[in-house]
Amino acid sequence: MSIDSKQTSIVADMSLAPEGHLKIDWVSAHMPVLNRIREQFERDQPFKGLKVTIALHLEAKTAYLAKVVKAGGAEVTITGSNPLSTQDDVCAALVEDGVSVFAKYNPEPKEYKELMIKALETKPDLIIDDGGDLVTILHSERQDLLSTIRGGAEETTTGIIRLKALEKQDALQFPMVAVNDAYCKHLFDNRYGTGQSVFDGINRTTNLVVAGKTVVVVGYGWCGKGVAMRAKGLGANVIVTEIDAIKAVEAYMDGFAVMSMMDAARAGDIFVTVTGNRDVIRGEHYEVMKNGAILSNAGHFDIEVNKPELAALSSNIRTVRRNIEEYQLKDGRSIYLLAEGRLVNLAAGDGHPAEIMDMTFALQAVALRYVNEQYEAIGRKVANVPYELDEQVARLKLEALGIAIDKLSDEQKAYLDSWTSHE
Ligand SMILES: NC(=O)c1ccc[n+]([C@@H]2O[C@H](COP(=O)([O-])OP(=O)(O)OC[C@H]3O[C@@H](n4cnc5c(N)ncnc54)[C@H](O)[C@@H]3O)[C@@H](O)[C@H]2O)c1
Ligand SMILES: N[C@@H](CCSC[C@H]1O[C@@H](n2cnc3c(=O)[nH]cnc32)[C@H](O)[C@@H]1O)C(=O)O
Repeated sequence: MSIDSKQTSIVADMSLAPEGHLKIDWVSAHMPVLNRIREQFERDQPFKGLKVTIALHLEAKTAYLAKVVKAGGAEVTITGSNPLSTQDDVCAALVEDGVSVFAKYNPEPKEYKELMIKALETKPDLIIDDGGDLVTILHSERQDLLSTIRGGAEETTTGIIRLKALEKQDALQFPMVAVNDAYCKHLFDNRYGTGQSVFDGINRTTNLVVAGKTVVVVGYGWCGKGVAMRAKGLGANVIVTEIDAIKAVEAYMDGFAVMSMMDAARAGDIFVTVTGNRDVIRGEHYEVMKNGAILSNAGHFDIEVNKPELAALSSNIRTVRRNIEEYQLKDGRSIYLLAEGRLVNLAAGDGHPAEIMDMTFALQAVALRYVNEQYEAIGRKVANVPYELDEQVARLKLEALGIAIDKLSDEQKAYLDSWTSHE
């Protein structure tokens, strides 16, 4: 581990910086919307004199977001949001770019938390969180760090569920903007981003064929829809499992087989959990799985696939390839778990494509500006990204793609606003 000269960063190895710079340059060339926001920030300096702490999967797209927030005048500190998704070369490059970094790949659980706390000890005015990790620390063991915080923005579905639980108890201490709930986030990031990056992670890790296999998608929310769609495109037979009757009907109408997890467990070759829940694949399911079944998670924590119950059925566990653990069951079968049951697209891949994170992180950037300007008016609440900002991101995306769309005429507007015109 190396500490930079001003002791404002903790990263694994500063000599990796050149590779990190190349990675950041590559993604920033494919993030036109965020580049436009960067120009606005350079001009307006919305964060001048403010400190911002970010906890996100610390790879190249995230690094570019940190640089954009810095370009807006902020002093930026960053930490990871998953022990296996931090890329050490990107961390080193960010330090050279003047961002304080407290992160390294695969730290011990205790150190992972300590790094996160160090990032908060800079006493930020604003935060960007992923899954509510920073918010949880600030509302539990480190309430002493709450006083400087004006507000923040949350990246993902599970984080917003947690924030709403805090808000309901009247315990949330500052406004948080629910970036995941913006259309330009979940419609594209959760669906097309997860759909593509999950198979990027699975395919590069296993080097096995998907066509002809049976892929079981556990949960048919925004992520599940994307994963099922891409599994079908790769030639798999797709089974969906759900606990929500409406989503189950939707999966059926979308052309997928829908069944209980117990039945799916018998049929599946590759399993992907995307529920944000716990124990969705567990002991009773392992009992009936095929020899050689492959398990992966792209939801939230590494508890969607119950690892202790899998270990209890096993006589031996060994790493057979980077990011693949073979659980050798006492009855002679083997079940393979990818990336220790952590997010397969980030722990065993590079995460979502740059063009997808372009929209997500453009929203993060404008949401941070919004909460800084409106934190007093919003109060201690979970706030939506205002529709105009969501639409602005979509318009910038269309502009970058060179796509024009139509405008309503005055007659059309009047017609749509009226309840009497029937012609
Ligand atoms: N890997 C990534 O890059 C990535 C991207 C976006 C979101 N996420 C995370 O993925 C998870 C899902 O996100 P989403 O936006 O799709 O959420 P969502 O709420 O739209 O969907 C979750 C679905 O899981 C279903 N579900 C819950 N428990 C289940 C169970 N036991 N069996 C079967 N289905 C069950 C729910 O009914 C729901 O339809 C969240 O934890 C989110 O934070 C991950
Ligand atoms: N703390 C959790 C976080 C779940 S993250 C889920 C979020 O990751 C985000 N994400 C997906 N790919 C990338 C990426 O490449 N860079 C940064 N964030 C990403 C995505 O927007 C999604 O909402 C954990 O233990 O892993």
